[in-house]
Amino acid sequence: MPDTTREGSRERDAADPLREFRDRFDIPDDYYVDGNSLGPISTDAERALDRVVEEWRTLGIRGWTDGDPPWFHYGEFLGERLAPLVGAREHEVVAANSTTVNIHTLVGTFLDRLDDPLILLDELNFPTDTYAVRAQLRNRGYDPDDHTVVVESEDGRTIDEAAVEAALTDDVDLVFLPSVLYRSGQLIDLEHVTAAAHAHDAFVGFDLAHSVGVVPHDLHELGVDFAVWCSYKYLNAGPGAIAGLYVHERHHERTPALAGWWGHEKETQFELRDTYTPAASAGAWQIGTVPILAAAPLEGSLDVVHEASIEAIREKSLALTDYLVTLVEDRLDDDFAVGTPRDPDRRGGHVAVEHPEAYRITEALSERGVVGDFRPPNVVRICPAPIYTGFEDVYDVVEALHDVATSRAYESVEPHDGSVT
Ligand SMILES: Cc1ncc(COP(=O)(O)O)c(C=O)c1O
Ligand SMILES: Nc1ccccc1C(=O)C[C@H](N)C(=O)O
Repeated sequence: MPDTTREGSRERDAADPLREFRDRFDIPDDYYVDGNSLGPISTDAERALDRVVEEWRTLGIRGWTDGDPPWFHYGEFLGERLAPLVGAREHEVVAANSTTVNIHTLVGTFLDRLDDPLILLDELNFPTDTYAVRAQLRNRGYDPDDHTVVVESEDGRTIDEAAVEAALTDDVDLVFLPSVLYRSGQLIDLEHVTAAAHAHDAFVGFDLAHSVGVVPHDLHELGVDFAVWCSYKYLNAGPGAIAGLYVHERHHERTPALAGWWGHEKETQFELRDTYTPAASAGAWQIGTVPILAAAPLEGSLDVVHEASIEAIREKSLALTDYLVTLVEDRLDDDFAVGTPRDPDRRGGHVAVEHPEAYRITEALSERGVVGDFRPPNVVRICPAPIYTGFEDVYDVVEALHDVATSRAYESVEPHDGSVT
């Protein structure tokens, strides 16, 4: 029987090798369990941002060549530092654009060489993924309804890899799925899906927004064709921070669908030729000028992640989410349910606590200094991000859930009006 006492949580905090990393963050609330939507600022991120502001002040235009590192290569520089987190070679990763734009350019790139394409998606993905894929099909004159297969969920929470495999006929050309479902927190088996897709001669890409920085990946080894992610969640790089992408090296000869001069071969980019020669690396999928101010915080926040190590982060993440699930089941009544798989191999970094009054409970928690978020129809998402969250925090969050539910404090909250949560 696991120890579910407060004393037990304190003992686990005392033994936690990552406990000191919290001091490097400014946490805006007493309990900030929303780092899977927007991670908090660290002194490291702020220092890198301050440095480029100072370079801008003192170097002006010369920052492109004389910044340290030079801004001209900043997307590639960050790509090299991101690569170990996703298990890629350095030239397979670049920091560029936003996640949605990266989906457009990468899905578009693979579509460009397909006739009568069929793309496999899932019904639980974050909507921007579906919007972008359908738009790319429309742009090529295809009716998206006829050119997508959408794998359904049996329980409304998870996607069964066997159902993905069953939907994978030889007609499917491209599989595009999330690594971790944004609502339930299910971690999809990337190895299984990649092998199944390749067995049917389909390409496979993943949206790693909810796993990068909390779950280690092995993209190159698995042979995944491409991936995208954002860096404002577990990578704590700030609101609207530059995103990341991976393209397996065997595809580096492809021409990016959304071409721009920043993806040009670097050596000749400033010759400003009329013909477009894409870089022979993932750098080719950059489009326009790297947004230095939205990129610098990632440099600092990656220092924190590398220092902590992704393996230690994953280990603590699983311990925290396991503890959270145990407490929810132990302390809360039957109106609550856990929508996240118990199997650690199928769990990302957050937990979906389901309740019919999830929205009002999330708001009432926030009034008590516990900031998670609500995802319709019935999920309170709780993300104990391992670099700055401890076991006693998790204990307190579940106590707050218990108080809000038993006191019915949530009943004084107005119903959901559809605004940002
Ligand atoms: C899986 C997933 N993809 C993409 C996004 C967002 O993409 P963007 O940063 O382009 O808004 C999110 C969250 O907003 C997400 O959870
Ligand atoms: N980018 C945002 C801007 C505003 C509010 C939320 C977001 C999110 O990232 C939501 C997140 N992707 C989610 O999994 O719900």
